Amino acid sequence: MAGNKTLTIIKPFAVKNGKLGAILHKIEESGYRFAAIKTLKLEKHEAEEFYAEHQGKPFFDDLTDFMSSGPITAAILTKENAVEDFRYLIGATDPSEAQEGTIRKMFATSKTRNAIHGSDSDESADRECDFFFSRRERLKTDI
Ligand SMILES: Nc1ncnc2c1ncn2[C@@H]1O[C@H](COP(=O)(O)OP(=O)(O)OP(=O)(O)O)[C@@H](O)[C@H]1O
Repeated sequence: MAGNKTLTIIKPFAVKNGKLGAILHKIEESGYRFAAIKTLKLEKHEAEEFYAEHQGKPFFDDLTDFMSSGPITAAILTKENAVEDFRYLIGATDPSEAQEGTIRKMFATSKTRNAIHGSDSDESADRECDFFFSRRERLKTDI
């Protein structure tokens, strides 16, 4: 059975340009609830760890430079079928391919500056929630 949580990151640029509130509002009105949320800045080596599966790809350095370039907001979201539904809500990785009404269509400016991340599986969601939130923070939210 599909899990009821996913991990999102509102990426640099979207946060810097004052789009955080609008994106969080869109997420909430789409039926997600915020179980935990924090704003922080990743070190380059932390961005490399988070995106380790892409190590060696041509865009890896640009991606991890970008993800460590400024504040991000990470959140644990809950809803039934959270991972799959959230991937649909955020839209395609490349905003020029994203459908109308998706968060990337509305807020992304390029394939790198694509505004938002969503876990791609329940296993990734578990790993990513552990990456950003301590056991104590997660226990407090009953997740
Ligand atoms: N071909 C590419 N050229 C440039 N950047 C890319 C490319 N493929 C992926 N990326 C960047 O790497 C990130 C991670 O890639 P991934 O394939 O996991 O896409 P995603 O799951 O849609 O994005 P995210 O993991 O950020 O939610 C993308 O968000 C994008 O910014």
